[in-house]
Amino acid sequence: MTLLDIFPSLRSAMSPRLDPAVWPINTHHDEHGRITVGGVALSDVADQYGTPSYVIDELDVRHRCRTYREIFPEAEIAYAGKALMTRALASWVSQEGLALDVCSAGELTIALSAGVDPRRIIMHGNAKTPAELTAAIDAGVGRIVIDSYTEIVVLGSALDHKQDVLVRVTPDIDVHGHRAVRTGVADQKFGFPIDHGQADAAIKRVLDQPHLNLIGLHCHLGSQITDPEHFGAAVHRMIAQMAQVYHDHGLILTELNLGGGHAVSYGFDDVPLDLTQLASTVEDALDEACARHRFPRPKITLEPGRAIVARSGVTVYRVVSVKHIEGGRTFVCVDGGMSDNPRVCLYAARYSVALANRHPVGAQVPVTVAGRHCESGDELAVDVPLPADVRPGDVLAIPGTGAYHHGLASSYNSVGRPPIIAVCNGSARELIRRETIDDLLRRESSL
Ligand SMILES: Cc1ncc(COP(=O)(O)O)c(C=O)c1O
Ligand SMILES: N[C@@H](CCCC[NH3+])C(=O)O
Repeated sequence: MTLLDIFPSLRSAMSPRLDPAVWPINTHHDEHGRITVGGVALSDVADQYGTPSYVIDELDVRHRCRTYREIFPEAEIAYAGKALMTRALASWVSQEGLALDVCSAGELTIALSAGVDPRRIIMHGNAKTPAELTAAIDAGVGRIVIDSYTEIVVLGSALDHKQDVLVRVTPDIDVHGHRAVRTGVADQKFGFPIDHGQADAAIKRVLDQPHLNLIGLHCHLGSQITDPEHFGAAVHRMIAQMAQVYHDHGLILTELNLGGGHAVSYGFDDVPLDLTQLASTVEDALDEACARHRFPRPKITLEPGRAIVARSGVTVYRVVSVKHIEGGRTFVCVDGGMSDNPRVCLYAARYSVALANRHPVGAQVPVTVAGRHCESGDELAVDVPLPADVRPGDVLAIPGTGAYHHGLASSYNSVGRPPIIAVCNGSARELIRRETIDDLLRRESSL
């Protein structure tokens, strides 16, 4: 009998600390050294639902929604569904009082089928098709954010009643993020640039359409923004543009949607956006800009996606093989990879990895956790510490995978997409089932 058998609590004390900035709030080690989220051992999820599986902590999602509402009591918080959209997610965020931002007929349909009030839905998209615009009108969505001249014409002719709309503009603010996710600068596909009067021209066209009821402006600066000052700068530029609309057309716009893009920590030295600082920066900027332009304060909308769900999610994998390359790296190969997490390849995103099914024995060694796909770049985490005795059958967990994982997943190599398992107060339930080989075959024609 060892000390650990006599004092099982020593095991959890010995397990490596799980960074609370990255893991769901309800994450612990149990007496066997297993990681539990929402009161459920991740290795039990692996055993019951297979691997890889996405795990989402319902109470963590609800907690993030409430935090936003507490910090921004006057603002409207609209969850950006592109980060993770399922009927359960749509209903959780609605129950927490958030509005919902969708950007396709698919997301819209999921939201409606979850019972979300259409008046609290904001429809986005830089290339909404006529069918999608019709679907949004028929559903009675509260607001449509206009992003092209074509859309102005199509919407204008499809409507037989007034529809509240915003115009998406680009304030030309460079948040210095990854090239693929900088959307506030002028030279990219989203929005009408404020510069050179392009936003003015689009706004005029909207006002020429009798059924389009322009109520405000929208901007989205990009992703993983850590510095609140970028949002302060956006407020200044946007209020100046709103004052210009009043000057040109005598119309007072009452809504300013500042988009999302709030940074979260994925571990390492990532700095999350401080929401309390964001609140005071936006307040100060509104005070100054509205006073300078003698413009009435608009209602503010924020559209966080990642900051609501990224940290609520953990992906569990099973180790399939461990390979030591003489003079090279140690590869711990798992049964998922770039098909369930393409963010490493897309944005060079970095993740931490933890052994989830047992108390680790022995020293930690640096390894590369590699996926199962036919690409040498299919690596989930490079140079991360794992116990030297990690072996096939072990369960690994990668935190920070709640946003833009399920949505970006593919069935590359005909590997079905993982299920989403919600955990809450010790029980687990499947929100989305695993995509099976039968599902893939069903899409094929007969020979
Ligand atoms: C218009 C709009 N709003 C909100 C978001 C959500 O962004 P994030 O998940 O980074 O908060 C996006 C995505 O980048 C977006 O395009
Ligand atoms: N999909 C991205 C960011 C783009 C968000 C939507 N415009 C990510 O995983 O970080």
